[in-house]
Amino acid sequence: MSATLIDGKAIAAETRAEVARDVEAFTARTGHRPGLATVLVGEDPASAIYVGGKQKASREVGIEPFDHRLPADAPAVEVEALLERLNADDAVSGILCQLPVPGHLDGVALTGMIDPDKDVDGLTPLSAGRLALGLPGLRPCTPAGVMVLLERAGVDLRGAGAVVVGRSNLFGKPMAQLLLGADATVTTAHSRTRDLPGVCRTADVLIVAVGRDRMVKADWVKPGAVVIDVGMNRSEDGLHGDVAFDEVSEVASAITPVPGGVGPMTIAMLLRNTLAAAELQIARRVPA
Ligand SMILES: Nc1nc(=O)c2c([nH]1)NC[C@@H]1CN(c3ccc(C(=O)N[C@@H](CCC(=O)O)C(=O)O)cc3)C=[N+]21
Repeated sequence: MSATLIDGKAIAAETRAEVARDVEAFTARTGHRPGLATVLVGEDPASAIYVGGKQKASREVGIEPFDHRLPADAPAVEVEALLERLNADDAVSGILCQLPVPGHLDGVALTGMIDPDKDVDGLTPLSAGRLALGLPGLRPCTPAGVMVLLERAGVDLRGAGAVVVGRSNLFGKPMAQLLLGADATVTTAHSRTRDLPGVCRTADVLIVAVGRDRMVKADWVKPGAVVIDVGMNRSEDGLHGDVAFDEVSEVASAITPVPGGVGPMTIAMLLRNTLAAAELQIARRVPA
C-alpha cells in the first residue's frame, strides 16, 4: 500500500477529548450538563448498535444520554408527541431521530419537527437552508466529520476538484455544500451519472457514499487523489466500504479505512454538535 491512512479512529478520539474538555468548561460556567436524546423507532439491530454507541460516547464526554425507544409499529402521532416533549425539555440539548424510520413513518417530516436549536443531526429545513446560504448553524455530522478528516490530513481544498458520489439529504448534498464553502470545485455524481468511473477519475478529492460494497476500483481513481469512503456494507465476509480499499490504496495518496474512518468521526461530531446546541439554548434562555 502506498497511500497514507487517514486514521478516523484516532482523529475522532482527539475530537472527543476536546469535546470532553469543552463540556467540562461549559458545565462549570453554566451549571448545566448538556443532554442528548436519541429516538429509535423499531428493532433494527444495526440501528440499535449505532444508537448504543452514541449513548456510550455521550456519557464518556460528560453529556447526559436520554434513550427513547418505540416499537416498530408506533403510530406517527406517538413519535411526534415524543419529539414535542423533547423539544420542550430543558434537560435535552440535542435530539437525534435515528434514520431510517419504519415505512409507515415519514423520516423527513419527523426530523423536520425537531427544534432547530436542538437539531444535532443538522437535518431540519432550517439547518439545511442555513448551510445552503453559508450562514452559521448545526451541520450534519458525517459531512462535518469528513471536513475534519480532510483538514487533519492536510488536504488543500481551495480550487481542488472534489467529486461527491451520492446525493442524499443526509450526506451527499450537505457534503457538496461544505466543500463548496471551502472553495473546492464540486461535482455531485450519482446512480444516473454517465461514465461514473470517468467522472471519479477527474477527482483530486473523491468522496463516496452510495452503499455499494467495494464499487470504486483502482482504475476509477486519479493517481495521487485523496479518497474518503463513507460506505458501510455488511456481508458474510465482513464490513466493507464503497471503495475497494486494497487496490485503491495502491493509487491514492491518502485514504480512509472502513471501519475506523468516517464512522467514528460521525459520532465525534454528534458530540460536538450537542455541546454547540447546549450553548445555543443557554444563549436564548431569558435571564432571570
Ligand atoms: N439520524 C441519523 N443520524 C446519523 O448520524 C445516522 C443515522 N440517523 N442513521 C444511520 C447512520 C449511520 N451512522 C453511523 C455512525 C457511526 C458508525 C461507526 O462508528 N462505524 C464504525 C464501525 C461500526 C461497526 O463495526 O459496525 C467504523 O466505521 O469504524 C457507523 C455509522 C450514523 N447514522
